[in-house]
Amino acid sequence: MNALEVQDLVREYVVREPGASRFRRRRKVVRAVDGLSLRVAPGESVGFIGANGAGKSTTVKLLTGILVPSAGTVRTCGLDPVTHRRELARRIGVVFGQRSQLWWDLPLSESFRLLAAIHRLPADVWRPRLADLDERLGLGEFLTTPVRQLSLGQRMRGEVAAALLHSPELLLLDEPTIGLDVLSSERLRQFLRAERAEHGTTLLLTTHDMGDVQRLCDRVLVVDHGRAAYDGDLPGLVRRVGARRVLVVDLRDPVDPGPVTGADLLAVEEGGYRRRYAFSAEVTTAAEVLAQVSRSAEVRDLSVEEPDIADVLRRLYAASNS
Ligand SMILES: Nc1ncnc2c1ncn2[C@@H]1O[C@H](COP(=O)(O)OP(=O)(O)OP(=O)(O)O)[C@@H](O)[C@H]1O
Repeated sequence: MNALEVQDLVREYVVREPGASRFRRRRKVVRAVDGLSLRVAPGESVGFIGANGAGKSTTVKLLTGILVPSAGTVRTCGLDPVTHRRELARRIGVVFGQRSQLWWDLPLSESFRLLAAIHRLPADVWRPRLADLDERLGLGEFLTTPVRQLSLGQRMRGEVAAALLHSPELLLLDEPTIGLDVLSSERLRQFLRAERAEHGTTLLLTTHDMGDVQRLCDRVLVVDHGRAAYDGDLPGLVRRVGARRVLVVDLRDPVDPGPVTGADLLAVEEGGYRRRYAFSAEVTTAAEVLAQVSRSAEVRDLSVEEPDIADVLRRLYAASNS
């Protein structure tokens, strides 16, 4: 049985046209999801990406039964999420980066107690589970703090723990790292990777952050106007759109190593000590660019920057519209 099975899914919203008169309201139908089909096997980790308004959040809401499809079928953990919403709630966890499932005025620990009661988890199941989540997510320092007083990073750790308290087989995350600083995002990703490795949890996450996809996902699904535009791995997507990676080198001295075959010098920064070279995986490798630079300059430090999601999407959409 697939963790997710979606066939020819359609979801329309009826919206009022702006400026229409109060008496003769004109209505417009927006097709947020337009014939989407996808399958996700148990244990997979899928990055669900697309531009603003592409239909990601609507799809996640359809997968959880919050929204009813206009047409097509959805099976989440083998269940129809609309007719089996309660049963499904015991088998999936959901994190919406911008919406909370915690009780705002209560200490965080009380939310876990309430969730344990909702899921009917015996104390000898949820207490050790919470202790484990606490240890790995570092909740201890703010367990007694009312949720409304938590920082965004603390709250997100709380949200993720809440979504996983009942050890769901599938975790759906909508923008889990939105607004988090680099360290908090990295910590959350590390935790999710460990959770998946230990429990075989299936992950589906929507994100605008390439770091989430790189660190967490072995598959990428791109949605464009509610339709699948790409399904495969990240290197394949980057190759397909011809997006370029960037090798950043910090030099011992601000010298010009001269032209580098297969790469373009994008910028010289930090008074000549830092140089940025863009290259395409089709043409050369980071190691080859580095070797060429090293021939005439001493490299002190280096990093490779992946293309960002916005750039990849722009290229993919441009290619499919041409
Ligand atoms: N409740 C709603 N009523 C009317 N239209 C909606 C509603 N929710 C979403 N839409 C429209 O449906 C389309 C898809 O929106 P959705 O929020 O699913 O996209 P998204 O890919 O999640 O975007 P984002 O990255 O901005 O969160 C958009 O055109 C949006 O304006």
